[in-house]
Amino acid sequence: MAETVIDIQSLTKSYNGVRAVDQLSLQIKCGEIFGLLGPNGAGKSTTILMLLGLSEPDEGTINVLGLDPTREPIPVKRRVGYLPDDVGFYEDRTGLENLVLTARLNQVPEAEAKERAYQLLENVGLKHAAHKKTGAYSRGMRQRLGLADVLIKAPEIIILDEPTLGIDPKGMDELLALIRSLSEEQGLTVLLSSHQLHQVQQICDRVGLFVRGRLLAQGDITSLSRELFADDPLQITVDCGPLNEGLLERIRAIPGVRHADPVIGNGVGLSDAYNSMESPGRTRLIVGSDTDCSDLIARTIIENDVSLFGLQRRQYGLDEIYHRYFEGGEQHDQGSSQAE
Ligand SMILES: Nc1ncnc2c1ncn2[C@@H]1O[C@H](COP(=O)(O)OP(=O)(O)OP(=O)(O)O)[C@@H](O)[C@H]1O
Repeated sequence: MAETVIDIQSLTKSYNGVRAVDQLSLQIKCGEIFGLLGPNGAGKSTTILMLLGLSEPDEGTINVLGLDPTREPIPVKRRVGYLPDDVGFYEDRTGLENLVLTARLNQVPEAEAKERAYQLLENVGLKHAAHKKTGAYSRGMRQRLGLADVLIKAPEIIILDEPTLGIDPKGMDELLALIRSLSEEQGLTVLLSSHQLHQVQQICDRVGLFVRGRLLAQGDITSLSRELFADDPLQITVDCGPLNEGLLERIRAIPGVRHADPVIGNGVGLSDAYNSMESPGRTRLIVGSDTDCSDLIARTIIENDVSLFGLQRRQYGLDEIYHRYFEGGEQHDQGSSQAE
């Protein structure tokens, strides 16, 4: 089991009485890519600043590589690379010169600095632009250079704040793939923040959904949807012939089925199903289940000599998570959806 390299317990930070980060607890393991995802203003940057010792928590504890960033910011800075959302370079110097300068500032021996800088420029796909002034770099190129700049001091953890912001979709995919491969090759732990759930989740081992300073849920996408849509992780719509109470009970007894409700027109219920004027003899059944048991449902219906006209599965996933928590996130976090 990989060791925990970032351990956050009950972290809280307020600005002018408003909680930007509210009782955040989170553990990240060595070599993991963790996505801290949330809409604007969720508290991602505030959390990152506290992890780096650049801002002091009101309450709670943080441990980064065995260090307390508030008390030991310099050793943390040495071992943790940070890419802010808008990285600054000396615009009148080349990419190579900027990297060598960062290497020097981080006590990388002079002889090694240039070699490492060249290697990193190659790794991030900027070899061709090594001698070009960074003032002429595109946003995507600056982010790549930023990644090289973060890596030049050979950190154990890299923290990237909105790394894909302002990059076109192709550039974004390339940058994310690069982060993934760098992490795999070098065993790097990566914490990245983003409000672009769809893009970023593709490279994350786990994500945490952060809304209004609170972590609503964390895990991979499958366990997230299970946690956030615990009421019905999977919905199966069945269109079949008339159902009797006995068959309905058999369907309800299938392992994984939580409920099975016939729905016809405006009415809900078995008698409505029988008496439907719109489609006589047809029943629509909505089944909520934990697992995909659609084959068993189909078999049960057919074995009972009832016609099966259609069966549709709908799994709650990324789109539902996105709509519920990112587009209308502010409204949804106030209810009972706390799923930590
Ligand atoms: N220095 C500050 N002074 C006052 N309020 C702040 C400060 N920094 C952040 N906040 C507030 O704290 C909340 C969280 O902000 P934060 O920047 O951490 O969110 P975020 O998730 O990183 O969003 P974004 O992607 O927009 O930066 C917001 O309501 C913000 O206005």
